Amino acid sequence: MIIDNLYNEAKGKSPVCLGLDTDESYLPKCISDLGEGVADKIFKFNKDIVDHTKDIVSCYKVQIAYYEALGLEGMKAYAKTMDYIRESGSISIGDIKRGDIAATGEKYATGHFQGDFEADIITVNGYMGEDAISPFYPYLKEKGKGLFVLLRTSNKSAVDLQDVEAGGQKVYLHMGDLIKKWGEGFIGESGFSSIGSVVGLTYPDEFYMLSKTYPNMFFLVPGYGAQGGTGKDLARILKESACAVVNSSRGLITAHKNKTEDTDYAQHIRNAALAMKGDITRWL
Ligand SMILES: O=c1ccn([C@@H]2O[C@H](COP(=O)(O)O)[C@@H](O)[C@H]2O)c(=O)[nH]1
Repeated sequence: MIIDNLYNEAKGKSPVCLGLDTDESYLPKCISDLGEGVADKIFKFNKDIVDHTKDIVSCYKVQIAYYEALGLEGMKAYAKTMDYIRESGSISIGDIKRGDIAATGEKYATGHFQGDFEADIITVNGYMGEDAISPFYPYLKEKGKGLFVLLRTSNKSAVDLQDVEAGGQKVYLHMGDLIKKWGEGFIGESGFSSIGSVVGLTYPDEFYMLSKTYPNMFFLVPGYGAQGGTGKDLARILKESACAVVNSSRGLITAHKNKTEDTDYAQHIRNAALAMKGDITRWL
C-alpha cells in the first residue's frame, strides 16, 4: 500500500515533504533567461530540485493552484512534474483539495489517479461527507493510491468552522472520526491507513491530541517554515510515532533567493531540505 511506502520513505530518508508550489518569480536567472516557454522553465526548475533532493526527502507535494494559474502551459508543467517525480521513484502528492457529489468525484478520481495528472496520493475535502470520498476507494484498492483528507487546516481562519461545537464535540473531531471510519478498510502493514489526513503544524497541541486519538491515521502536515512551524513543535509527536510527513514549500524552494541566480541554486535548496531534516530529527 502507498501508505507503507510513504511510512518507509519517511523513516528511511526523512519526514520532509518538499512542496513544489513553483511561482515564476522563484526561478533563478539562469532559468528565467532561457528562451523557452514558462512551462518548460518551471519543469526544468522542478526537475533539478527533484534530482538534488530525492535521496533526502520522503515525498513531493505539488500545489496545483500554482500551475492552474498559468493556464494550459501551467498544466503541462504540472503533468510533466507529476510524471517526473514518479519516474524518479519518489512519491507524488497532488495537492488538489477536491471533493464533490459522487458523479463529479468519479471524474476527479479518473483525472488525478490516472492519465496526464496521475498522483500517488491526492488531498481531498471531506466536508461534503462520504459520497465525496467514496469515488476514490476503487483506486485505493485496485491501484494502491492514497488520500489525505482535510482535518485541521493550518490557516488562522481554520477555527471559524473547525472549532465550532456541535453535539458537544468540535467539528474537526467529527471529521477526524469520519476519516478514521473511512480509512478502516485500507490499513497497511505499517499500521497506518491509506486514508490519512491534513493537520497544520500551526496548531501543535491539537496535532498531538489527534495523533494520540487516531493511532492508525497518517498525517500530511503543512505549516513548517514560512507559516511558523518548527521541528520543536513536532518533537513529542514524532518521538512517540513516525506518523507524519511535514511539508515545506516556500521555505525550501526559495532558499536560493538573494544567494545565487546561477546553476548552483538547487544545491541551496538541497541544503535547506537538509537543515529542515536536521531540525526535525534532532529532537527524536
Ligand atoms: O491546511 C493546509 C493545507 C494545505 N496547505 C498547503 O501547504 C503548502 C504550504 O506552503 P508553505 O509555502 O510551506 O507555507 C501550500 O501548498 C498550501 O496550499 C496549507 O498550507 N495548509
